[in-house]
Amino acid sequence: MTAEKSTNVFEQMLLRGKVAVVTGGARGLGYEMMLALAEAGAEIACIDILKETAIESAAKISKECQVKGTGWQCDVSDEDQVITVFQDIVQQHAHIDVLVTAAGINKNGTAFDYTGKDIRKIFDVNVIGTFFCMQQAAKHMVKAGNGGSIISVASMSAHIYNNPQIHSPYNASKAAVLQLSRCLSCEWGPHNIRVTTISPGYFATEMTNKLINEMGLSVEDTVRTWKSEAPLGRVGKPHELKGTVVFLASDASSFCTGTEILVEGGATIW
Ligand SMILES: NC(=O)c1ccc[n+]([C@@H]2O[C@H](COP(=O)([O-])OP(=O)(O)OC[C@H]3O[C@@H](n4cnc5c(N)ncnc54)[C@H](O)[C@@H]3O)[C@@H](O)[C@H]2O)c1
Ligand SMILES: OC[C@@H](O)C(O)[C@H](O)CO
Repeated sequence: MTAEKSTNVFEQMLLRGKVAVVTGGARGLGYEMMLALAEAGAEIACIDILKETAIESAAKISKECQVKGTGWQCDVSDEDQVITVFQDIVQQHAHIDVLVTAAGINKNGTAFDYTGKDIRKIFDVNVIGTFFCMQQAAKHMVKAGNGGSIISVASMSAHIYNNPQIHSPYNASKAAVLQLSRCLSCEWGPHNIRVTTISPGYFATEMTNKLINEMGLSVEDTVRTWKSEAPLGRVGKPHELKGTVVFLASDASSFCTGTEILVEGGATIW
């Protein structure tokens, strides 16, 4: 996973011969990023708590892109399940070269509404679940001795206070994901494992739809607010993450580590 000599840039972005694991790949942003990695030639392994959807999504992409694809049920916040699923993936695919940690949850609510159970669940999945997956992927990468690329999915919420929705614990969890990734880039740099972060802005997915419903707001009003806050004047389409994830997964970014790329239409600029 190091560009030893200068090659054609499109060659650098090819992932043929690589195996990419995507958590939360069953749907939403994780699905689109997994599709991009497969389009670039990688075998894919989809980890998700939704068993049937994980298997179906991996099978669909596998067929579409003519690459090996497998789907695995796993709750990323359960350490034993994570250890087992990474062992099973290595057994099926032989090695792991790329990990994208898109599994995440959110819950709308003011600080007075949030219970201990709510905040623990957010941190269990978003922070500790991300850590368990990074830890297992890195262990397998070190064992194989070929380096690798680990890409966490944080959020622009790691940097801002959202409007109109309120979910401070989620924002704190995403700031933790970002800092965790920066720290692990230092710890694992000597193994040639690069750790980077994609921080999306607003994208229409199940997660954002659920939040809008929880708030009792109309989709139109919420989206109007979001659009007005981004210089590009719109929300993102999930496929707009494809180029970024392939760049970070591939040799095209071989000198990037600890890097965060915001894909948010400029919404954090003000
Ligand atoms: N949609 C956005 O606007 C947006 C913006 C910034 C960041 N993000 C982040 O991007 C990631 C994907 O979000 P999305 O919008 O596609 O949401 P989504 O709810 O559509 O997808 C999340 C996926 O994670 C899976 N998942 C949830 N808990 C899990 C667990 N414990 N173990 C394994 N899998 C689990 C879900 O089943 C689902 O497939 C999340 O980390 C989210 O925080 C989303
Ligand atoms: O900041 C964007 C996202 O992290 C999140 O999905 C959004 O805040 C939804 O409320």
